[in-house]
Amino acid sequence: MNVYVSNIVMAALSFPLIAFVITIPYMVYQYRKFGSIPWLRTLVVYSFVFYLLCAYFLVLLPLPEDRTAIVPYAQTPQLVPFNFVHEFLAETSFSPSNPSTWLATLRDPYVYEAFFNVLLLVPLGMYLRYYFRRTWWQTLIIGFLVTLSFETTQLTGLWGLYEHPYRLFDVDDLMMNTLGAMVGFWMVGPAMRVLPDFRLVNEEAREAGMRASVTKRALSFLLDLLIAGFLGMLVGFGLAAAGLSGQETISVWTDRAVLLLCFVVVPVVTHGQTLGQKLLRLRIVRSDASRAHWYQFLARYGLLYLMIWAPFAALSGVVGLDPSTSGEMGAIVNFAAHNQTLLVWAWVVLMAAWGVSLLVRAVRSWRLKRPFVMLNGLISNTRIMTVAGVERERERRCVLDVADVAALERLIADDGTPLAELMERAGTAVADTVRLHVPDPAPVVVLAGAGNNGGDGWVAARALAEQDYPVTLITSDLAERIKAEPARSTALDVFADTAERDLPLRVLIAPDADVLIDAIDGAEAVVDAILGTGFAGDEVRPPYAAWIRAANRRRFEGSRGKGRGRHRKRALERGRHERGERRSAPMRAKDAPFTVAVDVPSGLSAQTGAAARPCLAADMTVTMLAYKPGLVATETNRWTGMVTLARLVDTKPYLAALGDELEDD
Ligand SMILES: NC(=O)C1=CN([C@@H]2O[C@H](COP(=O)(O)OP(=O)(O)OC[C@H]3O[C@@H](n4cnc5c(N)ncnc54)[C@H](O)[C@@H]3O)[C@@H](O)[C@H]2O)[C@@H](O)CC1
Ligand SMILES: [K+]
Repeated sequence: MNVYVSNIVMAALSFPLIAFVITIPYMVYQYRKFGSIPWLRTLVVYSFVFYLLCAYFLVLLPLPEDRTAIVPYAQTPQLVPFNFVHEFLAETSFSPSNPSTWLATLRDPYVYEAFFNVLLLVPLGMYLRYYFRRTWWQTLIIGFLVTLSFETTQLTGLWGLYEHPYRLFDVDDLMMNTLGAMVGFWMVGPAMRVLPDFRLVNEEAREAGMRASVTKRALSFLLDLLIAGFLGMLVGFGLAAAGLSGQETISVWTDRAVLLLCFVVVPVVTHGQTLGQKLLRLRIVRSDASRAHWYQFLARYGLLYLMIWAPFAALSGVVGLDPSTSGEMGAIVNFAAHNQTLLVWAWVVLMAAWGVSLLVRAVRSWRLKRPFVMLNGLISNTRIMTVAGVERERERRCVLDVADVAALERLIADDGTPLAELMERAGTAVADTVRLHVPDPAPVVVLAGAGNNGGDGWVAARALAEQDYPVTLITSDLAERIKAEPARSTALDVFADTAERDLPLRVLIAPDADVLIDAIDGAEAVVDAILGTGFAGDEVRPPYAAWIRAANRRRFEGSRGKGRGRHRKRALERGRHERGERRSAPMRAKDAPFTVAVDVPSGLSAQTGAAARPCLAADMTVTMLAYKPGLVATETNRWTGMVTLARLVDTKPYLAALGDELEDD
């Protein structure tokens, strides 16, 4: 037992070293993949590394004293399965009918070693299922391979480091370890219902990763400095080889040339990325997300260099002053030389104030979730954004009026991508968004209006049903009575498909309030495909108003559970559930379903951003083809939630054609 404990202590002692070595690669990997690093993942990953360390130490330590040591019991591999059972039965006085032998059994090495062998890989099975999302047979294979790696390391005396095996290769260990991985796999199953789902954690990390956080920028800067330092070293060797190493001025200027290369030349070549930024998917752009010029990179990093270098140069100037060599500047030099302590203190205070102001701005930007802009960024009019953030910012700045979106659709259709195909892609994009946020099949309600926005909803409903999500589609009328095209033909198509392929999609036509509320109460996701760009007015007409209220009530008040339908219905009729319409934004209920608006939240004018009564509040809006003015207007994000763009096609050529067309007008 003591050996076990001392091995774990060893692991705990060596863990900080390993953590130190893996931290920067880990951060780079996470930033590249997800854009931000949730603490939960860090906890899981580092605990996993610690666990592996413990497991390997337990298997491999203690090491024999010298390389040639022969540990007698380890020389012949034990290849008889279940040998430990035979040995145990042969050597013990265990009797099932005699309870007094039970305790002794537990203390028997054969028993507790078997038990520890199972226990050893229980965590592995847990991690494999919970974090790595492996299936049972993958866990079985990985568990077996890990234990095989333990046993072969033992058999080969740490891969030849020792001349003879110093631990026993035992088939029973293989079996018990693998069993342990499977036990862990099964054990973690029930816990996964309460543990956070990492697919959602990843999704949130991706959303948060749109921001160029201070840590991410600091890390990229650190990487750049490391790269520049490395290059500087190479240049230093070069200079030494050329016999120029002693020359102070040359090395100062070569250092500056290296910095110029890393922070100005490289960004010019890569259109705004230093190597560190390239690694972390960051980019230097102008404050409006457009491409920055070479002189802006020079200004940005030149200023930073001055801000860092100048104070130190000034300090060393003051400290190095010699009053006897004072020439023309005599008086000043004399003053500085005689008040050195005072000047150095003034310098310290100034630098401390600068440091504090940096800190205050960093904390402020973190609290307010605003980007942290440094002084050199302000002066050079440059910002560091994530590559994804630049993309989004550019999309947001390319706003099309609703009429232009219609014209764009026509252009695309004329070019051979019919509207029905666009609708298919739009609905699929919405279904994909739902699947990202509700990864396992769960009830979904699709609220579909009678226009083409509703058509997108029908497509999304089918796409989700195809992935085994039980979908309830709520529509105001029979599919054949829909007037808009291609919504009508699409809805008929989906309807026929559902019956033919027996998809889990039920269609409710103009359901009464109770049925509607029950459906929404039981949903994990709600798709709002009621009204899109075709909506106009200050009031949403029935029945859609009631649908929007029901969705908002569920969002802000949570579920009331089953069996209280009449109460809910009355409350709904009295219109008490219009909190979403008030000025102050109410809190989203904890258990509210994920609500995604198709193109624009129903009730919100895509053109003006004005919210009608009522207006649906969404967690996310997937807008089609281009941003509309209403989506980027201030104060509308309480209705839209996060807005993402589904391009549907490569719109660039069409946008250019549209621009020409508009200019001709
Ligand atoms: N046109 C196309 O080819 C495509 C359209 N798409 C979708 O189609 C949408 C635009 O479709 P539509 O032009 O058919 O319009 P919408 O579906 O947005 O809205 C039209 C419907 O809203 C109703 N409506 C209007 N004002 C109302 C009010 N005050 N109260 C209650 N109901 C009201 C109308 O009676 C009509 O049934 C877009 O938002 C987008 O989601 C996408 O599928 C991409 C392709
Ligand atoms: K909508």
